[in-house]
Amino acid sequence: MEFDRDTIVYGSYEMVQEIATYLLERTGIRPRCGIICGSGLGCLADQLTEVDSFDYDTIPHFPVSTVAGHRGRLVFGRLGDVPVVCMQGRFHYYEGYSLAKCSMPVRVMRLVGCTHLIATNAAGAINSQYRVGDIMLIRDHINLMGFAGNCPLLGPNDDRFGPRFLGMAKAYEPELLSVAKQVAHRMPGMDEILREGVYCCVGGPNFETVAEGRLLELLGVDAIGMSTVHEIITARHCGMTCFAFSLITNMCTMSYDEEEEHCHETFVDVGRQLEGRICELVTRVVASIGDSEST
Ligand SMILES: O=P(O)(O)O[C@H]1O[C@H](CO)[C@@H](O)[C@H]1O
Ligand code: HPA
Repeated sequence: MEFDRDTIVYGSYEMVQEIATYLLERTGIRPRCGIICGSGLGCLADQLTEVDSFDYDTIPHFPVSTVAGHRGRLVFGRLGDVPVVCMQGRFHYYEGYSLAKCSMPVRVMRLVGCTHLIATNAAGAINSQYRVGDIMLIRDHINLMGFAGNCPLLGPNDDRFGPRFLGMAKAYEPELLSVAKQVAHRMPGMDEILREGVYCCVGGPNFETVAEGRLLELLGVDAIGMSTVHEIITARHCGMTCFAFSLITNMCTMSYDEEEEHCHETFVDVGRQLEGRICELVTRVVASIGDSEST
């Protein structure tokens, strides 16, 4: 099979290394954990101290963010005591980037020293028990785009990143999931909004039809979005430990009698309303990563 290297495969090891070197020469922070801020969740990066930030359009070979609620910069700093790097804005397939290009920054995170990835996103609930404003810890995902032959790891494999074939049975580290549940349990009001479920990524940018929503429910999907899965695959490929959660910003339209109320700007507002709790949850999970690495 012929691959168009420009559009399907993106980010040779040398290119990613060049980006990592560019960044490390301009910041003294040596991050242990990479954080990807989802739609409306850029507040996470605003919690950092000792910040060095880089607009995406100033970083060599970096794509640019084109979606509202994704500011478009990479922020190095400390979250509590732990050195981290945040993507304040991610890349989506529907913006016209290949999945490899969307998740190339995860490899940059790895080469600047991150051992862990925390991915966050805004998602629609398929599970009818969920409510807008819930936080769903991702236990597992369904790589629907992968079923159709699209994957960030398409093309020749570079063993310096990771193996040709990789297991995904524990893509979301059970230990971190359990830490997140424990820390959330100690936060006031979190028990009522905390869920644990299966995320599925679609290509977008259109939202789902009623028939598609019902199909995804049958498949065991709890929440749906247009990101995260390819980032987690890329992170696992290069040996990173992963944790992710979705902020439920809307209920998916599951019946023809319902009015569809999907509006990206409203989703971003849901993120703003929950930002205090989300920042606290991430800060506490990152602190536990810092503790586990120092012991
Ligand atoms: O996954 P994040 O980046 O949070 O964004 C979510 O919000 C957008 C739809 O409103 C889509 O891009 C979807 O994936
Ligand atoms: N569907 C797909 N992606 C989304 C949704 C949704 O309902 N909400 C936020 N991102």
